[in-house]
Amino acid sequence: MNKGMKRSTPNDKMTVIYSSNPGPTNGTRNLAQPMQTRTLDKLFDNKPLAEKMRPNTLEYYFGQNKVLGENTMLRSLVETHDIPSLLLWGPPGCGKTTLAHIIASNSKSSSNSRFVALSATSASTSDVREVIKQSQNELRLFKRKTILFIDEIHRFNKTQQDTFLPHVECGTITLIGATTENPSFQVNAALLSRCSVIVLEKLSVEAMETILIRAVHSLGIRVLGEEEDVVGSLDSSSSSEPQVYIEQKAVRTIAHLCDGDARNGLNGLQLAVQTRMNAAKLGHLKLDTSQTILIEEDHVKEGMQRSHILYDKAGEEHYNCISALHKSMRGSDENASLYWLGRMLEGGEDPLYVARRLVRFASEDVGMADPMALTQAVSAFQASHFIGMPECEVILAQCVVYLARAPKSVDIYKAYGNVKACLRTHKGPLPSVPLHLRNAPTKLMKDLGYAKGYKYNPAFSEPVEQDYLPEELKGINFFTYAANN
Ligand SMILES: Nc1ncnc2c1ncn2[C@@H]1O[C@H](COP(=O)(O)OP(=O)(O)OP(=O)(O)O)[C@@H](O)[C@H]1O
Repeated sequence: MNKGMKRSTPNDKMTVIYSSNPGPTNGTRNLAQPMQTRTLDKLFDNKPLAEKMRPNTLEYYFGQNKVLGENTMLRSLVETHDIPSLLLWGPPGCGKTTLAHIIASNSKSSSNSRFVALSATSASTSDVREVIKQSQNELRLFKRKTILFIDEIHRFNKTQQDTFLPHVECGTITLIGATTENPSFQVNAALLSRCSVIVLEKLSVEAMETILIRAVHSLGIRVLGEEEDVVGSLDSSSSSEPQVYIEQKAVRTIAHLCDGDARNGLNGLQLAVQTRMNAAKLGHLKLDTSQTILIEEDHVKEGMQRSHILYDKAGEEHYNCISALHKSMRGSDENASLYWLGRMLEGGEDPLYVARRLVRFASEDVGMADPMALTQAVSAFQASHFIGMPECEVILAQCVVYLARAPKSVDIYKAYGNVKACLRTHKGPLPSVPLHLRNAPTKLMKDLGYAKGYKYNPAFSEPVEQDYLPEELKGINFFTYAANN
């Protein structure tokens, strides 16, 4: 939205862009001269670098080649300005909002359409109704279509999502929804069937490097290692202002650490630059005669520590990781099991959630092949409960490896499933408990035949012949039941 003029509505939840100029962004300025400190400060302008760098055209939208590469359906639709309603599904910072803005800019420059953006985190149903009313008026009076962008659409409840339905269907609005959550669970089926789902991925390290280098250049910072530059032979221009350089290695490190999230990567870059600039301003950096501020790998690492482990505890990643852990243990792959455990714990997962799943696994997948597994898992749960994170991480790791190495048996899991199926599919009233198996604590019960004929096993030295199932289930074997039915 670099060049679009943004005007906020009174409640400030809705953003309408009235004009846009999709020309090249400031990323293409002359790279020859490093930016001087004062100018650099001004350039940031208290704005997140990620916002400043948001591209307006596909030319500067990097990565996502699977959906936007040459000859892809989406690319030709964007280029021909023939946009259907879309759901953009992808992890944070992969470019959903940016793509929606590019589509809008493209459509506006060619066809008579307007773009309205709402965020489902703050907009109410009445905001949505208001937008729809305006869209109807625009279409009726000016023959102008509305592209409605809803960020985090999964946060709208079913009723709110239903509000769009008829208007998407009749073409009053073209809906572009963005979501980090699997739309099959979070977006209602009727709306889903009216939208094309575009799956965006985490940005590759290469795409991230390109995005970061473009940002570095736009700030007038030079990349050491990229050109002929070496610190000793840096431009010793007459200016007394320090000049800023960044090691190419440092840029690559950000690209690796940001986990495919461009916002995270650009924030990391901004933090490193600002920290070094401030240190120079406050005199904490000793500048040599060439007046050079150099940003090295260690400086960017500091700002990005661990923040790259992205893990949405409430979202799909939580289920994906626990499923991967379960399957790795089932497949007896102890390394994969440890890896998925690490992904969850380092991402901030509740250790007791993991521990509960290990208890379940010990019974479901190990079962009678090693009944000690259940004891191990329950102990791991209790120990984690006593001592919490981070100490309990090793306890959980021990249990995960025990379970991965243990022999496996699903006999009990299946047999119990068969019992439930037997009860569920039973026709007619469930059979009574046989009289001889019932207790007879009163005379009346004894008179009615309760406990009559029951053989108390310890009183017999030889195996006892006795039925324990109702007559009609006599001989049933739940361990082979499914095969017989
Ligand atoms: N593919 C891309 N090419 C160039 N820049 C990108 C790309 N994707 C993201 N960016 C940069 O990252 C910033 C954040 O991206 P954007 O807001 O589009 O992410 P998002 O997927 O909508 O994230 P969220 O789900 O967190 O809202 C943008 O302002 C832009 O500077």
